[in-house]
Amino acid sequence: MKKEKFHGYPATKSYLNFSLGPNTSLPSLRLPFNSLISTPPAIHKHAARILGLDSKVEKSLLIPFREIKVECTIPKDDGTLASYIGFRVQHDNARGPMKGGIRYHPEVDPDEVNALAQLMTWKSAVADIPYGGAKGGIGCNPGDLSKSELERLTRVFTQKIHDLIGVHTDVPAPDMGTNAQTMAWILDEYSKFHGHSPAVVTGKPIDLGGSLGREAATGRGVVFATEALLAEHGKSIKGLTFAVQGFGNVGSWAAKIIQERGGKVIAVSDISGAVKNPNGIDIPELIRHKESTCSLKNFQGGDSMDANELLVHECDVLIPCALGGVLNRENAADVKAKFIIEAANHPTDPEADEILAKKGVVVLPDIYANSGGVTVSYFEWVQNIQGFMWDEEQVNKTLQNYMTRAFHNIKVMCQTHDCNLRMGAFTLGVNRVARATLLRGWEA
Ligand SMILES: NC(=O)C1=CN([C@@H]2O[C@H](COP(=O)(O)OP(=O)(O)OC[C@H]3O[C@@H](n4cnc5c(N)ncnc54)[C@H](OP(=O)(O)O)[C@@H]3O)[C@@H](O)[C@H]2O)C=CC1
Ligand SMILES: O=C(O)CCC(=O)C(=O)O
Repeated sequence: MKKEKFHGYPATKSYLNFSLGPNTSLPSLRLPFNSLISTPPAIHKHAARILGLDSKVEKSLLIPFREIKVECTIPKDDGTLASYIGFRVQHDNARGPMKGGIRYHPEVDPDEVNALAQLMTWKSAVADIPYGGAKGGIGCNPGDLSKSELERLTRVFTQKIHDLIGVHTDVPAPDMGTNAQTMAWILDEYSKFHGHSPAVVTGKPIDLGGSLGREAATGRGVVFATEALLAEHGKSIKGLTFAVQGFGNVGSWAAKIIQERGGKVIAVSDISGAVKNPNGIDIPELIRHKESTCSLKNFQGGDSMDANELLVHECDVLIPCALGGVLNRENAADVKAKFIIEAANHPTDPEADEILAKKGVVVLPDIYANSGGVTVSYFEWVQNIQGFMWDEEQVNKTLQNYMTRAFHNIKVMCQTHDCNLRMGAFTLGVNRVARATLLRGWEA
């Protein structure tokens, strides 16, 4: 039984029909905290306990609004058929339309998409943008598909989900293995059914209504977040050493901007391997090399290194910008960095989190550190709806304001609840979503 509220998108979890108990008043905010649980559901639960949420509200926040699984069969270039499974999990819409990327990767599975969708809910709330959370993906290796095969796959996926996404319902964006071109195909296919709708996806090409600054936004936001954290510790990017795992959209932009601000990027990796240079890698040169060879291999401006070794390389700041779970009990004890900036989603598993905390390593959590992407996606959506384009300076300046404000709000939660940055960010996000949920209420 659904109800329509707030500009036409359906109310969250209206199928859960329970009465509110005595603890379901707006959450109180003063309870001690010391634990380090960090898988998304577990940490969400812990944040809910800290906030004193009623267990039924907590349960409601955990259950996804809708899980979509579709079969996508396409003809390959050689005429044979290939079938893939596409997912879209819409986690929560209490604060606004659901928002999140679409990932093309062989390891995409329903559990992962589910966890990532939930992270998007808290991330949008931490950034204080009027969105809920969603995530999608197709289990495929985009590197094995031609451009026309990728286009067919994206169009078939869009045909299967077009009725369930929309400007005020669920707005996809790029993630690992997808980019502005992928969004252009989704926009085109969606528009065949619903008329021209640029705001149905973000991270689009500029020519189709994309925002200036969106391509760099996640990496730029990572740098703003890093600056905010380092300032707390009396440090700045200038003169510090950085190791960056992943050299795609997020990693390459983060590395480039760090270097522009005087940081020394001494190690970078991708799937093909890693490169190191204790004097600092020339990042624009490495970007040119990667663009021309699609790999970091044979780069002349440094020595090659085992990709796994990058995570335990001597450096001040480690920035994982690739897959989830890369920091785990196998390698956490060997990490040398003093700061970890989670540019990737969920790069640190719970055991690693605990080991790193014992070592005194400061971890800046994903739901804040990489929120620059979804924040500028929001600016793109606003520009599309307004029909008015911002200049890049306005985008970057407004992003910096959002990142600085969010860091301050996380610190307030850390002080209020005597907790680390991850739990500070989760209590901030969960609290905002809980407030919106409770204010909207449940109808019988
Ligand atoms: N794009 C965005 O706006 C946002 C992305 N994120 C997160 O950031 C992370 C990166 O996303 P994005 O940059 O968009 O993705 P891309 O697909 O653009 O880049 C991913 C990079 O990771 C590398 N990589 C993959 N596996 C490994 C590995 N085992 N070791 C080292 N490098 C590896 C890839 O190597 P290769 O180049 O060789 O393929 C590639 O360089 C993801 O976790 C994503 O969810 C979070 C917020 C927003
Ligand atoms: O830009 C967006 O809407 C979402 C980006 C994303 O998927 C993420 O932040 O993990």
